[in-house]
Amino acid sequence: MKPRVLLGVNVDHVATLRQSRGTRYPDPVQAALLAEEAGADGITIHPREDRRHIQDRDVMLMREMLNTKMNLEMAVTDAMLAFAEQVRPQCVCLVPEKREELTTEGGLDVAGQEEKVAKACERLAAIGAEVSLFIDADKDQIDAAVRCGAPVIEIHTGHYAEADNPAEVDLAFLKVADGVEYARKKGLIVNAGHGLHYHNTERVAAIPGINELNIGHAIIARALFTGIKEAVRDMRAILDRAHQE
Ligand SMILES: CC(=O)[C@@H](O)[C@H](O)COP(=O)(O)O
Ligand SMILES: NCC(=O)COP(=O)(O)O
Repeated sequence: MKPRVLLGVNVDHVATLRQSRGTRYPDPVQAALLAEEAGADGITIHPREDRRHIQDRDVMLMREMLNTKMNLEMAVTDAMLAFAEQVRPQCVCLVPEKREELTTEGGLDVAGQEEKVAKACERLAAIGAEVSLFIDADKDQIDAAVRCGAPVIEIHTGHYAEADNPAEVDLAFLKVADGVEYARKKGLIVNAGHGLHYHNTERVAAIPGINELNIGHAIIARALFTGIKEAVRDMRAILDRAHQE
């Protein structure tokens, strides 16, 4: 029996709407709790260095209030590592960040900065956090993640999500699927995320060996029209349907 694929709901873009006017609403903390009620297995938040959406206050409150688990996404910097040591989340996902980017554009270059990433993994493991590395489905990046001591990787599905035509989509999908298989053989727990929505997720969720999908923007967008609980339930149903395949 294939294990159930976990759903991590990223609530960053509830905070994007709040920050657009500097109001107290909508509150990503409220969204996170409702998402958990609707079946989210965890909540992902990404306090970027420029704090364009998630604020430290959101992180601290969620750390106290979440009933599932917090997956704290962060850049590999001393400041963010110190913040993680203060927050002590269950999970930390190390991601690349460029101030000028609209959203995450690619995977973390672990192979190009192994010593720095390995030290970060060590620091985070010391506070009991499960560390994942957000990487492209490249074998050299997967090998570097193993050498850095990360128990988990999250494969960047942005290239698959943004592919323009069916041939490109298939190529990008096969790269993700091959990456999952390769990483599993290396003993890694394999998650995936970025750009997944209601029409491209089932195929990824059906990849043998996928542990968890982290999905945010599409769920929050749908929630504008259906409410967040229904939006989460709809995505949960897609993962469950893939699980039965
Ligand atoms: C790493 C990733 O793909 C997302 O989890 C990340 O949070 C995207 O950044 P924004 O949420 O700022 O779009
Ligand atoms: N790590 C991916 C994530 O948390 C959500 O990405 P997206 O669904 O907002 O693109």
